[in-house]
Amino acid sequence: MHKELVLALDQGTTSSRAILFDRQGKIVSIAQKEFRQIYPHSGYVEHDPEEIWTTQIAAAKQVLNDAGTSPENIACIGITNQRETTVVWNKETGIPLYNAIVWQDRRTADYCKQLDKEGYVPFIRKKTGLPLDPYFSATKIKWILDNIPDAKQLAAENKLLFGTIDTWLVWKLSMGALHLTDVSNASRTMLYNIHSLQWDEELLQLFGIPMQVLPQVLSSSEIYGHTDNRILGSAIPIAGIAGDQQAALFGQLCTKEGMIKNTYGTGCFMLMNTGDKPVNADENLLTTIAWKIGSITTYALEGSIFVGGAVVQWLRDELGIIENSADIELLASEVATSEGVYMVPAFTGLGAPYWDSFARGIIIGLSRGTGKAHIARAALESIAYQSDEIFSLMQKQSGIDIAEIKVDGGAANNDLLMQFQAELIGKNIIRPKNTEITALGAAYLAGLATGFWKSMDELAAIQEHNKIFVPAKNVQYIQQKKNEWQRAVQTVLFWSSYSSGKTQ
Ligand SMILES: Nc1ncnc2c1ncn2[C@@H]1O[C@H](COP(=O)(O)OP(=O)(O)O)[C@@H](O)[C@H]1O
Ligand SMILES: O=P(O)(O)OC[C@H](O)CO
Repeated sequence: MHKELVLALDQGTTSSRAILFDRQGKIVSIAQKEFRQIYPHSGYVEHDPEEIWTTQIAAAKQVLNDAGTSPENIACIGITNQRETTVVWNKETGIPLYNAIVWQDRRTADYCKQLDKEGYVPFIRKKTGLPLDPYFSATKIKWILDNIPDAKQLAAENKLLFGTIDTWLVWKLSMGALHLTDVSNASRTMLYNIHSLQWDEELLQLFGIPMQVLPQVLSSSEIYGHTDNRILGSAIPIAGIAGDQQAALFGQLCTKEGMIKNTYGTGCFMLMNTGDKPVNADENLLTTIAWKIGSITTYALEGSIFVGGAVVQWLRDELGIIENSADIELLASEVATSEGVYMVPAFTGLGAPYWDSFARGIIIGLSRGTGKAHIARAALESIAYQSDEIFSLMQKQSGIDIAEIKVDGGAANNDLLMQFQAELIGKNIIRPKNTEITALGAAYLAGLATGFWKSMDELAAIQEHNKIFVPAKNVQYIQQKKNEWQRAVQTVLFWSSYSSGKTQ
């Protein structure tokens, strides 16, 4: 039988999505299930791994059902996932020892600070391309080993497994037969040497993590194995895996050196393809693996912003000034500017280019006339300012004059935000017709591995864009806004220097 569809599983920070794509890369059916965000203490963010699984598989079953198709019609599955989030489980029972510790979680900030004082930052960066930060999986695994009863004992008995979310999903889909990940996810653990393409023994020793808990690392596009036929009713090849930001870079077809994309999801992640050699990022950005296809490893420069669309959720859920995320556009449009109001949404610290785990957010520049609309506008603009800072660094560090930026993710649907982004960066912003680019990237990786799609040219021929945002505003005015934003950021850093003990 001719298999007509590819199933992408997109396991994000706030929801699990499943999407069926046809040969034209068009969405045939889509399902999304939200799950609980668990905040046990300030700075802690957890997910229930079982809920991640049940929402993900429910979404997969729903898309098959909604499309009225049988699992036999699915050529392959591509998986893409929130990265760094750490699950540790018992190999024999399959039961997690603890909740998943989410990438946003800051519980290991003090430990990172201690390693920093001991001079480990350059050592870690040289091997992994990463700054030393609680964001990455290594210190989260260590926290579980140190704090959860039996974890160390089980590890010593070779009964403990670690995985990022891709690994956890593949384990569940194969009913415990497969324990693996791809290079892009491995490169986010702070345990993987991005030059030798191996788990790094010295890093494992530093963090006290035994090699046997780690998954096998494979490429991003190959047949890893099949789903157990009890899961979806048929054994379907699992053939593509990439961390969500790398999948988006691929989905945007940023497959040549110098091509760049920004994804506006919960956080914002700007990635630039740097070809088959890692570009050494300075302390502000990070070097990561984009994907490996066949024997070729492609690298990227990345700027990770922790709070992007999440600031919109905050206005919705915590302040209640909008009902739905999309309502922010209308509210913010009620005023022509933020009238001197700036918001730095450092709710979980600041990521690139500041890497300050102790930073917390502010709204500054309030006057008696400040209203909801100004705050909404300042919140939206904060997403664009943060992205602009990353863009400038990328341009500088790569030495490439970047022509344009491709955008995707939930908040990229916001025209006001995209236009403001074009003004700040001074380049065209290109939004594709299909904003489910992350899932499409995972589908492409799987479809190329199984011959569903034959070549990159075939993929380029089916890609369509929806809108181009062109910068038009006065450069001087924009520069003034950027300077004011910088002052707001410096205020946040000053405040945090007291919390981190840098200032007494
Ligand atoms: N029209 C919009 N304007 C601004 N923000 C939006 C809009 N639509 C969605 N968002 C924000 O985008 C985020 C969801 O994007 P998505 O790509 O689904 O994120 P993730 O994959 O991180 O869960 C949420 O934080 C939401 O508040
Ligand atoms: O779930 P998203 O789309 O916000 O992505 C999370 C990132 O992968 C974290 O590094």
